[in-house]
Amino acid sequence: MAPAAIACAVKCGAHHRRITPPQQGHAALELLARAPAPAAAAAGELRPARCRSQTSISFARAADSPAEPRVPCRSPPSARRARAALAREGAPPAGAAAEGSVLLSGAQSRHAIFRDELVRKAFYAAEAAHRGQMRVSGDPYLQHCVETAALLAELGAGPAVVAAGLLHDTIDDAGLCYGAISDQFGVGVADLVKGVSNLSRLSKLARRNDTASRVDEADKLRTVFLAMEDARAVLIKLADRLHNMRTLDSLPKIKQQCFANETLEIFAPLANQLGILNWKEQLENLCFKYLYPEQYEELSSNLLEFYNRDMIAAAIRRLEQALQVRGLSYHTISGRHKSMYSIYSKMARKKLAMDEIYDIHGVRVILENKAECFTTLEIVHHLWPRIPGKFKDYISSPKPNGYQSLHTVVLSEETLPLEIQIRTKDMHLQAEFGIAAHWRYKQGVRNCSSSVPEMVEWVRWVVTWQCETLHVYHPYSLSLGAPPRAAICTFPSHSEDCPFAYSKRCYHSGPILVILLENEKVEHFFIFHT
Ligand SMILES: Nc1nc2c(ncn2[C@@H]2O[C@H](COP(=O)(O)OP(=O)(O)OP(=O)(O)O)[C@@H](O)[C@H]2O)c(=O)[nH]1
Ligand SMILES: Nc1ncnc2c1ncn2[C@@H]1O[C@H](COP(=O)(O)OP(=O)(O)OP(=O)(O)O)[C@@H](O)[C@H]1O
Repeated sequence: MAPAAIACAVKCGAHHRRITPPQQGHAALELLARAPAPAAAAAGELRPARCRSQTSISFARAADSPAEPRVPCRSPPSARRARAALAREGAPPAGAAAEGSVLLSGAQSRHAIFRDELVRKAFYAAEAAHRGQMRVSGDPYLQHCVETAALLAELGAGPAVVAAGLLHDTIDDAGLCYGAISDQFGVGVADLVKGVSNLSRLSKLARRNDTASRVDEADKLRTVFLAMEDARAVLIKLADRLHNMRTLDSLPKIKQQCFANETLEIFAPLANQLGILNWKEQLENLCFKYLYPEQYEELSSNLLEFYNRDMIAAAIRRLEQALQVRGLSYHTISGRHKSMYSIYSKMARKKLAMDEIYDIHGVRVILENKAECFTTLEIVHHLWPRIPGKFKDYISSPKPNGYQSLHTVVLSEETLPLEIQIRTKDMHLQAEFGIAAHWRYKQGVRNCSSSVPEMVEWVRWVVTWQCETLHVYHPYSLSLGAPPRAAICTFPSHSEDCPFAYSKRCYHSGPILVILLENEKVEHFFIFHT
């Protein structure tokens, strides 16, 4: 049965509002909390233990005393400092540690958003709140907050999300309360910080119950994650986890493996579902390194010879020229190297040796119509010798899930196999967002409510919007300007009477961008075309 938190299915953009009433998140937490917590299986949480002397802070075990309420054993001066910092307006406080300034200027040199007033103010609040706290590695705790925020900035998130990334641990670990954050940063940022805190609690409870090791439970947990909070809180939690995974070396082996297991089962698939493939691959590769160190070493040394960094770029150039000569215009040509973990999983799944994996180097061409796909296939086979038995025509014979594309494997100039996928734009949308969506293909959809894929699709759109659109059109304020060329068109699964329902009449000529008001969460959608 689907957990309570997903009963409130997302039906359509216009009706999204908050997908779950606030109490649903708590219901989900309670559901998990009720299950017994085997102390032996309990793992450490990547949080600083606040009850130690300032110089010897280390990670506390989240489940050391499962029956006890969380003791807010923060030092009163630190909480006061944090509140005082909140009251200031983005200027460095007199006592700001010198290393804090170094961290801020380092972040500013990497991402301009760290110069934003809200973000600087959040930085000083986080600095005051975490002052004196260290990670097991010996690094200042603040560094983790900055790196989490930097990951979000890299993704293109706006000031509110980056600020919330900086503050993401201040409720749990520095004694700031929701009200104080909301007074100084607004309800939007406070909700995000609280949301991350809720997700961390849920993750901790799940770890106590060893949820990640049970496939069905892990599926449900991911669903609850997506249902209970604003998608941006999930995004911040993922950034937090990615940085924690990157800095796992200082933890004992048992904890490394516990975190890697959980990340592989819960967080990497979440990143996949949200369409943040780069983070998904980084998370998986790090898990691979900690869970299967020997296989990781062996594969990485084999790949040193096999991965060819320039080959894909060269193949794309060659194909572009050939298409140009034939007067064929295309939407995009992209390429990718298959990630280490994806290669390892495919080898394990299909019981193959590395040299039997033909898609380590891949190129994808997206065109307008079927005829152009077949012409492109001819061009490809003219450019490179094909590898026999590797051509698949999923256009004439689509896969049962509707997936359509032409696949061929050719031998590149470097005498390495190169997989080329050729499809139309509509086929590509189906392969990315529809029933044949890549995340479903990779994960399979097991036992989950039919509303889940719909919800995931929605969340992906929201994340796309958050990272790409709002920041562009509303760099600092979230006031609603007149969107360029408003039109109505959205998810294929909308109910018929929904005014924002997708309609075949709506021929969009470019990416559809989804706009929603930040402070009101998912109150309104404005869909327009570029
Ligand atoms: N989004 C999506 N992509 C798919 C689907 N099926 C296949 N693909 C893509 O197509 C690639 C190759 O699929 P196939 O040609 O069927 O090959 P295979 O039999 O799985 O294995 P190899 O030929 O060894 O790669 C995969 O690596 C995916 O990138 C699908 O249902 N959805
Ligand atoms: N030939 C290709 N060209 C460009 N992108 C590709 C190609 N093949 C897959 N991709 C994309 O690369 C990303 C990573 O896919 P990954 O290599 O993990 O799996 P896959 O190749 O799609 O599936 P499988 O491992 O089952 O073969 C996905 O976004 C996928 O759509």
